[in-house]
Amino acid sequence: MLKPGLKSGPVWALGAMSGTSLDGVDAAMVQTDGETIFAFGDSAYRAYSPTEEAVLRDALGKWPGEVGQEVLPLVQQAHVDVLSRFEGAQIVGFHGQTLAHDPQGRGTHQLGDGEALAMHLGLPVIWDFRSADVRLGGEGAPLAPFFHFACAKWMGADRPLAFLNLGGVGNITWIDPSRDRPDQNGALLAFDTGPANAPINDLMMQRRGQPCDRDGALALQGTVAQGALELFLDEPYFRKIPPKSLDRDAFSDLYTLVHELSDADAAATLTAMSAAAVLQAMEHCPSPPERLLVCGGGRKNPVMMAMLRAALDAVVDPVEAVGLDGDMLEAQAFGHLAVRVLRGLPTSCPATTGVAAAVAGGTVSWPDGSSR
Ligand SMILES: Nc1ncnc2c1ncn2[C@@H]1O[C@H](COP(=O)(O)OP(=O)(O)OP(=O)(O)O)[C@@H](O)[C@H]1O
Ligand SMILES: CC(=O)N[C@H]1[C@@H]2OC[C@@H](O2)[C@@H](O)[C@@H]1O[C@H](C)C(=O)O
Repeated sequence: MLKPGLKSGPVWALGAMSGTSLDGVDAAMVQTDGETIFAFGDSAYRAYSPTEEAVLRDALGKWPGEVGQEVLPLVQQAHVDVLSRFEGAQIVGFHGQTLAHDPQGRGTHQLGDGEALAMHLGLPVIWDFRSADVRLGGEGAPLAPFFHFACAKWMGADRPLAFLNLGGVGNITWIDPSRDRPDQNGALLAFDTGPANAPINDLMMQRRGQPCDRDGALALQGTVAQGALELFLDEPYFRKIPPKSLDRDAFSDLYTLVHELSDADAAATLTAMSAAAVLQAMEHCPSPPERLLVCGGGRKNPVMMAMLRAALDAVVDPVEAVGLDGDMLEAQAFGHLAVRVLRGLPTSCPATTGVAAAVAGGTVSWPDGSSR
């Protein structure tokens, strides 16, 4: 039985997301009934230390049973550190750390123990958001689109628009805000665009021992290798009809294309590849979005943003232009989705993950140790 406050009406949900770029855990409060956003609240960030990041990097591609014993406690502690800073949360949406994603094969793996977290925090924790979708034939990603739909309503959008998340991987959500519900036919189309920051981060780590190309400073000094860019765009993924999703390192073979290049030219070329992948994505949208609202760390890379603006026939703005927080959108998304799971509302549908029918994924764990 749900407590009366959780059954209906707005709930303060605390969402936590640790993304594929392995930089740390974002956490943010959102007041929502799972459909309408009522308010946004506090947020916090807990960076992974270089040592922690190296441990996670080493665990990438691993499935349950293959992961070293030190990895789960690391992920749990990072979440406890950041989630303990909040007051007033009624439920928690806990994404976990994606280590591997192979929806047509072994499934999808988000490391994290929601049961332990619920007992520790004394709050209901909703987690394992992606598995049910994958079991039912979906991609299990992206899942933020149902939240993007709520954001479009929150900002009063009346024309088709798109949210673009530039994290480790990029994903886009095309939205027709005239529809009433996100799972209604024609309301959404969503899919992963291609690599975004992950290859740039990997390059920076290998060549410079730095976590990212801050402000695109290195890419700015380089020249894009057109030949490498064209070979990259030959990748069949770009012509595949969505929904479709990617593992963090799905295209890692293609980065041999930049091996011979100078550091600056390689950074410029990888940045251009991420932007070009977004241009390819436009072909799949039901109608060209007039406006692209960009969230995720890539929006802070001026070279990436300039390349997008040059390539796209759309207004390209960071989500801050409409009053949203581009660093916290995904954390807020998993707070919002947590309320949907709790209330049995769908979190994905054929147009967002390719799942056969709308599905409410996620496990609910209670502070007494029980789960459903
Ligand atoms: N000032 C900046 N200049 C260039 N790149 C930046 C800057 N700030 C952040 N980034 C990039 O953004 C990344 C973090 O993005 P974000 O937090 O959106 O990723 P994520 O949530 O881990 O990924 P995903 O959405 O794929 O799960 C950093 O690793 C870095 O590559
Ligand atoms: C399997 C997985 O964790 N996928 C992430 C990743 O990071 C970006 C992109 O690839 C997206 O598909 C997804 O995250 C966002 C939050 C989503 O599910 O909407």
